[in-house]
Amino acid sequence: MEIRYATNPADIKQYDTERIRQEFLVENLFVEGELNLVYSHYDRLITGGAIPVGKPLFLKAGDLLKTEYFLERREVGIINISEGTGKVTVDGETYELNKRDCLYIGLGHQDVSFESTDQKKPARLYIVSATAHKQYPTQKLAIEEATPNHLGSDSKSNKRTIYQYIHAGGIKSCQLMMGMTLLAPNNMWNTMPPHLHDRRMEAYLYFDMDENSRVIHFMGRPDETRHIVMKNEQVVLSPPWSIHSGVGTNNYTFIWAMAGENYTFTDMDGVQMDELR
Ligand SMILES: O=C[C@H](O)[C@@H](O)CC(=O)C(=O)O
Ligand SMILES: [Zn+2]
Repeated sequence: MEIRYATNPADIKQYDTERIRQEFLVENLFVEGELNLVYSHYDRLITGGAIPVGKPLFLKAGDLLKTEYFLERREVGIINISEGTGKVTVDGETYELNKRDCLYIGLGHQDVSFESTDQKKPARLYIVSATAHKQYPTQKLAIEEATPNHLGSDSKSNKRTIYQYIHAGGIKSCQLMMGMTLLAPNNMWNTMPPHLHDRRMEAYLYFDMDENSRVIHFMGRPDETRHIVMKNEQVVLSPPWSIHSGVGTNNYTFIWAMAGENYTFTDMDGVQMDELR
């Protein structure tokens, strides 16, 4: 499991492109036949990708957590981003995930494994885990069952639908919040004007992009912004002090996930356009 440490916002002023990418961009989570995890010191959020082919992949604590099993002191949310169906088995019970379906698994489950239904069209499972203090029920939510929230407009090129899966009004968890934002055709911007929530960190996974599409993701303090050029199926870690907004060269979808203080999705401090530098 790779480790990412946290950054003091005063230090990012000195970072060049390469350093920014090393600290905040996760490039290679999704590899066929592998389960890859990255451990961030921002609220100890773990992001991961699994593409099971031929044999099942197992969610393990590894050397880093120093616990008997992965969910001993954690909870996890999983969303399938592939057209190929995935199967997640939790202590003997199997859940099928079609594209955009979400599964939450609560603290205390010992055996979690991932499989693909069709080995020629494998599932691509995005995994986000936060620390947890009590068990909430394991629950699947298909995209059709998630709460859609329509935002933006064509004139601002940001017409999009936010689907909330894991949050106070949906699947309950200790601290993990997770959902997906789909942009309407020909709309390219997300989260502009941007916002901050110093109480929580956030991670974005951009996907549904072709090989030559890019998202230019904006981060940093509002008066000291930086950008990261991102490809399909890459994750960006957003520190609590950072804006998190993006514009695509083509259409894209993204999954957002948050952890930290409070459990209030609407707790966001809007940034005025005049504040941006
Ligand atoms: O704190 C909340 C997150 O940044 C996202 O929910 C924002 C988002 O999906 C969007 O504006 O499209
Ligand atoms: Zn946010």
